[in-house]
Amino acid sequence: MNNVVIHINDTTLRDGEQAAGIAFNVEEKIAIASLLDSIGVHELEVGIPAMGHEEAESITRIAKLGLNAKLLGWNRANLSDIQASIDCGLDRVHVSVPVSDIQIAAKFKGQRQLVLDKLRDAINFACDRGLSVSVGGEDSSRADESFLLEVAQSAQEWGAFRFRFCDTVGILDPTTTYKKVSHLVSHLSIVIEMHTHDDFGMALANTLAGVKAGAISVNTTVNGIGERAGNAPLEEVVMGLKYLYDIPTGIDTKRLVEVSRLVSKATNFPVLPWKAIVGENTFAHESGIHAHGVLQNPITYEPFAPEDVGWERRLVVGKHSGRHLLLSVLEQHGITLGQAEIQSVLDAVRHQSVKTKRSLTVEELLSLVPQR
Ligand SMILES: CC(=O)SCCNC(=O)CCNC(=O)[C@H](O)C(C)(C)COP(=O)(O)OP(=O)(O)OC[C@H]1O[C@@H](n2cnc3c(N)ncnc32)[C@H](O)[C@@H]1OP(=O)(O)O
Ligand SMILES: O=C(O)CCC(=O)C(=O)O
Repeated sequence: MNNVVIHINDTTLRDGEQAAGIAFNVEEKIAIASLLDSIGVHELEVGIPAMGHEEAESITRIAKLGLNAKLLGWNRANLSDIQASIDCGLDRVHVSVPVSDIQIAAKFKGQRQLVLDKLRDAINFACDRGLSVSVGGEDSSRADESFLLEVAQSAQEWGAFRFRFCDTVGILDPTTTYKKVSHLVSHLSIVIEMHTHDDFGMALANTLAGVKAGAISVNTTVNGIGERAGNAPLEEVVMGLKYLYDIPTGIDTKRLVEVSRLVSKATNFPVLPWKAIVGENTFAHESGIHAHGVLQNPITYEPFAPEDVGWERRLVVGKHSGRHLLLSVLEQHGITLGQAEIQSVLDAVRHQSVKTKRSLTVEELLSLVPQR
């Protein structure tokens, strides 16, 4: 994996927004695009121009911002969709075609040839107008492998610069992903992009397996938002590449929490405290054994430093805390206790934590300390 450069194509503004109940307004789309650009995300799938109205307006306004990130519009294999992308000022388009027989039956009269015909027409239309064309195989994971390869090779031959492998309903595991993506990589010269869903909690693992297999572009969404169970989270992919595969992305990871907060606010959905990388508990330690370890050396219970993603470490006192953490917190407030006293404070902490069903504030803890 040495010297591999992985391209992050974030689709928060397209697949992310497709999550049921999420609808960004124009200003929110602009703010999210600008922040993602400023932390160094390489490419942004900014939306679906064919939707028209506010969607087209926000894409047009994003296109005028002069961002460093490349901008991509999502299209069906329809000439009118591609024209809508051009009208928004985009010069890079993504054309999606269904590739599994399940999808082809529902959308293209069960005719594989119609998939190829519509794709060829769409690519030709876009290329004739000077656009860069990326192609997506919707439901690649359930497609007949030889037809999937035929579509991808045809896309390459007709002028596409990239083929997106989509695990549309999130049914792959990393081993199967690796096999399927390796097969494509070995037969194509254009870039393969991973697009995974989290229906079985495999989105990150399958994205990384795809990278291991030779995909060099990946789709992400901030906080993992997206259709049904969501997509591979930007923050997890970037940190996974960095720490599990030693692949830097050039993205300013110190601002990942800031990005997560902006998107959470715009979606109106909170981030769960235990959400990997950006959840507020990711660097919080309450349990006695953990806190004791962290007080000696933080790497005992942290995979990387909180500052790396814009968090701070928090040591909180609650039901599971032990003497070492309690003594350390009290010491910071100039309080020293004897062994007998500390045990009785610990008992009181446990009782109060169960009663209030949370950890204690510092004031609550201090109120439990016997006055001298
Ligand atoms: C896996 C994915 O995430 S794919 C992306 C899905 N995203 C979205 O659907 C969000 C945005 N979508 C929309 O705003 C609307 O669905 C629009 C504007 C794209 C289309 O709206 P409508 O014209 O009302 O059609 P509707 O959504 O009901 O049906 C989809 C149509 O697209 C067709 N279609 C679906 N996929 C493709 C494709 N890849 N290429 C060409 N046509 C396609 C369907 O067969 C259907 O065609 P029909 O109207 O001739 O029967
Ligand atoms: O880009 C495509 O082809 C489809 C992408 C997608 O959202 C999916 O397959 O889940």
